[in-house]
Amino acid sequence: MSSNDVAIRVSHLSKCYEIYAAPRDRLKQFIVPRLLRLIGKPARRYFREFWALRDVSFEVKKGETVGIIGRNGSGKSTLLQIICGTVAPTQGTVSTHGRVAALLELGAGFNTEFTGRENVLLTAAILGFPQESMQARMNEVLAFSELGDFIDQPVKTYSSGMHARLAFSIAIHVDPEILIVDEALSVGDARFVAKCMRRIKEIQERGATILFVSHDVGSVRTLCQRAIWLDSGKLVEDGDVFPISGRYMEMMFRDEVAAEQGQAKAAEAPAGSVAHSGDAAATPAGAPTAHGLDARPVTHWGSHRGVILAASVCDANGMRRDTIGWGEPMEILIDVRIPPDIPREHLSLAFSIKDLKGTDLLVSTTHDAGTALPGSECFRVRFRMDNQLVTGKYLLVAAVENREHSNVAHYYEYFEGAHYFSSLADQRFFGIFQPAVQQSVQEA
Ligand SMILES: Nc1ncnc2c1ncn2[C@@H]1O[C@H](COP(=O)(O)OP(=O)(O)OP(=O)(O)O)[C@@H](O)[C@H]1O
Repeated sequence: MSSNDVAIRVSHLSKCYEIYAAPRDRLKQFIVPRLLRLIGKPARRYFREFWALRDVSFEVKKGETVGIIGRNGSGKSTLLQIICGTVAPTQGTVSTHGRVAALLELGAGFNTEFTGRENVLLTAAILGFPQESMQARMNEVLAFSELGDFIDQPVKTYSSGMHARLAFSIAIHVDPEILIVDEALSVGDARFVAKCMRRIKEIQERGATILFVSHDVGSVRTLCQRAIWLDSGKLVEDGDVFPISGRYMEMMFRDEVAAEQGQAKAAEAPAGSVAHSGDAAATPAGAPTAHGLDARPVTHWGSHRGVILAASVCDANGMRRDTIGWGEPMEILIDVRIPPDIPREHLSLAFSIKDLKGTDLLVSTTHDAGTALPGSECFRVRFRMDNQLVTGKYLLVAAVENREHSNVAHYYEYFEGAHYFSSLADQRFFGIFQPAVQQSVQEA
């Protein structure tokens, strides 16, 4: 990559925090080593080192959108803070090329005694954005932030959501060349988050470089082409967003299962209550069976891998089809074998169809539709619909879930990529999903 193409260069970055067991150790650390040095004795330490980042290196090209993923405490915020210059690295260097607007930094930089309006101008000045241009955009900033009369109140009276709305509104109105967005966005309500995501896409289309940190893998997949996965301060993987976020989800799931097993042990649950969960990582990816289960899943996990025997996209006659025409009737067939240790009460079978970026285009579950499942060990569920997918490549996700807690599913098995298939339309559609639309005209 030529250095003209690089927006962010992170080179062998490490950050060590000093952890003190008690506040007085901090004072001791300040005084005692100096005294010991004076009398020629070797210094001793009163803190423990904690490396929040270790030897992290990557480059981000101008115009690229990169998602930073990793579990809590993996070093994402520390990395962003160092890139923004609000935290100094212990080792390594960071260089950025272009005006950086960061949500985390902007929000933190507010003077809480000043009003929202004053902070808009103050922040623009800090970022080197001309005051006259900011004045000219003030109404747009105010409208986007939806703060109303609060804009003339001191920022210390704002809720965290209002704080984030103002910060975001400034960030997108200073023509950032590099936009850094972190979880601060998640404090807004769903409608505001959707509005922000739309604006981030516009900034992306204008050619800005974006670093995006989120716990929500779905939005990372929707927005980013590339993902950087951090774990315990180290860079685990850097590359194509889809497979990396898939492996990340798999790892998170394994942790969840391990935690559940730990809890189960602690509660002395009867042996076998999570019979297959230990196999989650070890079981080989699904080999082809009856009407098919692709051997190359994007992700494949769950506490009872192997309960899905087959899952595929079929035509109206139940024949597996790798290509299906737009408007044609189609069926999703899922065959399962449910072992006796899976309770039937909240059992649900589900499928989703995703595009290759991983966005769910349609999802259906037997639980949500109220479809009763049989008590037998092996059965097949058939989902029927007309194909409304525009021309393109898609993948089928099949899942067997426990929906005891109706909003959160526990997955016995989640098979993302059970069948890769194409949809073919004989006309051009401009949307990403096209139902047959009835049109009518009425003369006034
Ligand atoms: N000022 C600090 N002093 C000591 N330790 C710190 C400090 N800031 C962060 N850490 C530690 O560094 C590690 C990385 O923190 P960081 O906030 O970067 O993680 P993160 O991936 O952003 O986490 P989350 O997803 O929970 O926001 C954590 O273990 C955290 O406790």
